[in-house]
Amino acid sequence: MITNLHPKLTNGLNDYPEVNDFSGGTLQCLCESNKVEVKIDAQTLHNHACGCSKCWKPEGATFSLVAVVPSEKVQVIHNEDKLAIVDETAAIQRHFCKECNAHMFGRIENKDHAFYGLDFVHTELSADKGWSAPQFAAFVSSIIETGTPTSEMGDIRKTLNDLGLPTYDVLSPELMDVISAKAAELNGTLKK
Ligand SMILES: N[C@@H](CCC(=O)N[C@@H](CSCO)C(=O)NCC(=O)O)C(=O)O
Repeated sequence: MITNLHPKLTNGLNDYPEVNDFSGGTLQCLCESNKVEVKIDAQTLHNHACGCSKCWKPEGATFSLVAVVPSEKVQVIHNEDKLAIVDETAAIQRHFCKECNAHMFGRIENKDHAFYGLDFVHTELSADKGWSAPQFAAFVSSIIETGTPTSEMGDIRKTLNDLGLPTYDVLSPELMDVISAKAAELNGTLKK
């Protein structure tokens, strides 16, 4: 297996010493100076490896590591003027640093979206230890869209499974249920 899944997955999940009462920390962009800083006043949820083409990945990585946190707990505290939105038409408005390209947070502005109220963040941009560990791998088949040969997919899924990350080609069943429940709520068919 030569594929670089993600530098933070090289040592298994040892780079994610999740701490039970962890209450947040600060993300910093990759600039040498005048870093964009984002303060998060909560533990993250649903941390996962994401193979989609839109989520930010460090140089050379096949997967992104991305988690969610309530938007109200996310605050830009330094150099906000360096941020811009990758794609204003996307469901997730990814705010990235115009100098180093790191995505600092992704916000959902559509109130009818199942994940409205949550921001997507990459806790590898934080020096603080205790963030939630990745729990699954999502959008795995999507890595083919960014150049992974189909012949490598079996090995990649096995490596992720061996790390303890179940693999899905969309999001986890739990999150897909949330998406479908929102759709049912909007069309009036939701039963609890
Ligand atoms: N095959 C596509 C999938 C893109 C996609 O749907 N990405 C998800 C990932 S979010 C984090 O797991 C998504 O919800 N995107 C919404 C958005 O980007 O606004 C591809 O690879 O591009």
